[in-house]
Amino acid sequence: MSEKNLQQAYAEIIGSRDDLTRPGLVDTPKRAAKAFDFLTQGYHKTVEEVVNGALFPSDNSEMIVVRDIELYSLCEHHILPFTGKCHVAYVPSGRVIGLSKIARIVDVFARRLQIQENLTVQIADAVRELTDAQGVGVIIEAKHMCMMMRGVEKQNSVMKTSTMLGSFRDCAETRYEFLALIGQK
Ligand SMILES: Nc1nc2c(ncn2[C@@H]2O[C@H](COP(=O)(O)OP(=O)(O)OP(=O)(O)O)[C@@H](O)[C@H]2O)c(=O)[nH]1
Ligand SMILES: [Zn+2]
Repeated sequence: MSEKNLQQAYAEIIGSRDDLTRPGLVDTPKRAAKAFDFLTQGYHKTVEEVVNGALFPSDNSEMIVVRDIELYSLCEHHILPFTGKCHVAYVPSGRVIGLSKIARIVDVFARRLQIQENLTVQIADAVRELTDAQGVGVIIEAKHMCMMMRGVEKQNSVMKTSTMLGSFRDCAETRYEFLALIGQK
């Protein structure tokens, strides 16, 4: 959908509730379209693009963990935000990935319409494919606005999802090490 059509769609939605000609709202369809474009920018990006070849040979075969990566996504059911933290770990086999690129991979998938379970799997699969790691673990903890601002209106529940691949799935010790490193054991 073009930027113009997106603005038109917002104008219809807002116009169904309020006076679109009042000063505070005149530019809102334009702003909202721009914001929506930003929040869904992941559709215009690929993992290959954001990683930009930042894979480096390494003999390290110990667990690498990037914890507490902030996460902002939109739930695909209500188009309301869910926000929280993502923890990503992998055990390399010959190459490591540029540190910032892990957070960029999280954003490629988070900046789309999502459910938390699928987001978790997509991040884990991408890290595995890129690094050919022995194992990958991803945990996401998030609060969903669609459960807080509306619907069941629960303010304190947190959804936790995990995907464990390779050695993280097969070996309890590896999994425990991951949980310990992110302070969850
Ligand atoms: N599993 C999962 N469910 C989600 C996620 N985000 C939102 N939901 C849920 O999607 C469900 C949609 O249920 P519906 O009954 O179709 O929609 P609804 O009438 O708006 O549901 P309520 O939120 O219960 O009012 C709700 O239970 C939401 O809490 C997510 O990331 N994962
Ligand atoms: Zn929702």
